Amino acid sequence: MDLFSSEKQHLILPNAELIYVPDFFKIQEANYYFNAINKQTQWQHDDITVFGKTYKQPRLTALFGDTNQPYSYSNITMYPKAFTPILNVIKEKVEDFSNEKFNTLLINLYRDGNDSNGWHADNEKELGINPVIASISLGEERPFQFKHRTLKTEKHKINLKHGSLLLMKGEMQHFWLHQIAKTKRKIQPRINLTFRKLFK
Ligand SMILES: O=C(O)CCC(=O)C(=O)O
Ligand SMILES: [Fe+2]
Repeated sequence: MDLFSSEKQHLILPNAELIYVPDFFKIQEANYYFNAINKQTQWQHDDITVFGKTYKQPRLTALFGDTNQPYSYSNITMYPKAFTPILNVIKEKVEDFSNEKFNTLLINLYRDGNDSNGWHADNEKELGINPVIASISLGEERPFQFKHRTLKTEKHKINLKHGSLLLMKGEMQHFWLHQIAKTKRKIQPRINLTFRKLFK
């Protein structure tokens, strides 16, 4: 099911609150950010270990932060680089809109339909109790699927368009899982920026 039209949407679900802004950036600005970030970023391709087996993560990543505090998830520890001027501009726009402050940015590069991000929640301890996570999408539109852990009818999808902003709020990271699934379609790369606040 597609939950949203082209207007800004505020969605209150059981144990979650989402705000989706399809046209957060105009196309020209979004194109500029996509190209600049794609070129300027030193992408990492980390190994992940699942049930004792080690694989390459199915996407490239990069971490930026205000401090050198490392961020760990799925048996990966990442060490942040300093925010670049462009990333700072985007961070400030996201902070102004959301009325939140972020100190960490995880960037994902989905090179094609083979790249993905499996079912998970962003529930690391350092994110605090009910983290607000701000997610910017650039490039190819990909479906963001999310499902409640126990309410089996609560399963939704938003097609995250080029230049959009999605805010995940409330208890979402406790009660829901989200993913970007693989697709057999021939598609272009997508860059996703997730701004987070890490507590020391
Ligand atoms: O690519 C996306 O839209 C989601 C990324 C994500 O869930 C994450 O990095 O934790
Ligand atoms: Fe996530």
